Amino acid sequence: MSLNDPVRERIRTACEEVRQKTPLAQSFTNFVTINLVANAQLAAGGSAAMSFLPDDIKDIEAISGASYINVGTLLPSYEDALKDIAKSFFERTSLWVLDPVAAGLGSTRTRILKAFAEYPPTIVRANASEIIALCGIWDISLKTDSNGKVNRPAGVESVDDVDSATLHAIELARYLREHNATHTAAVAVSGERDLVTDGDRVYRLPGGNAMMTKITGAGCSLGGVTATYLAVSDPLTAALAASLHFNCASEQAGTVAQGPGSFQTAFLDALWQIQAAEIADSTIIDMH
Ligand SMILES: Nc1ncnc2c1ncn2[C@@H]1O[C@H](COP(=O)(O)OP(=O)(O)O)[C@@H](O)[C@H]1O
Ligand SMILES: Cc1ncsc1CCOP(=O)(O)O
Ligand SMILES: [Mg+2]
Repeated sequence: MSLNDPVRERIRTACEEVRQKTPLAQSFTNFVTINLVANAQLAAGGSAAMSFLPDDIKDIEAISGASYINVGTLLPSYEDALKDIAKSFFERTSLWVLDPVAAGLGSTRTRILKAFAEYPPTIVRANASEIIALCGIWDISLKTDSNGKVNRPAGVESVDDVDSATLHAIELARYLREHNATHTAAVAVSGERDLVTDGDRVYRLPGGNAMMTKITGAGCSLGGVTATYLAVSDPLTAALAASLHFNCASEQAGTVAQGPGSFQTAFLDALWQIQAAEIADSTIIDMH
């Protein structure tokens, strides 16, 4: 893709605006990685607020540019709370990002994710296995079978590669924009070569560092930072900008880290240091 492409210009503007405006993106997220989510949002230039109470979340929504829901760890009260929150986001035409962590695992998580089909998010950000599982839970059928493989539930790590979730991601993005409150959507599939689609265009982002799989919360924090970007830009730009910001920062972190511990620290530093131009100019493959 040429350096003057308008997509790159929108990514660059989004990166600059996040740093200028420090947008708040609130999170209802898992308690394994909640701290990394907040720190990554701050390091990317945004601001963070975490809550689990529907009333609280509805109040914070009024001052948030976007919201983030992550179903990694569940408590009994979450089933009612999350349905109530998603419904209120729908009624208020709020922008929000879903990370369906471990989709397909456990009946409570499946019921929670199923309920979101009626009030879908603006963006789904997940690894390939979770994207494939969410399509199954929402009964989203593919026009063509991607590879004939039968999908099985994974844990929080992907057991499928990004390529095998391409058709699922496209159909999921179309479902989101048809059924969500704003009728605009994107899907981001993370892995070795991330994929971002709005249901029409498909982009592949080959950068990053495999050490990201050795820190817990790389995907969760990407979801949080995607919400940060969604507060200042359209869903496709937000998904691209957040994924590219992570790829650039993880590449930089990889040059100094000694292992997972120092990698996480270096990654947060790099999220903070990386320039908007570098993020916008990194490799994007336009698959059409
Ligand atoms: N093999 C890899 N090489 C480079 N980057 C990767 C690799 N695997 C994951 N990433 C990056 O790690 C981040 C989290 O992705 P992923 O590990 O797929 O999410 P999750 O933790 O939800 O499974 C993304 O920025 C993604 O690009
Ligand atoms: C380990 C774990 N268990 C429940 S949620 C969670 C964190 C998953 O984080 P990520 O998907 O970002 O690796
Ligand atoms: Mg994850």
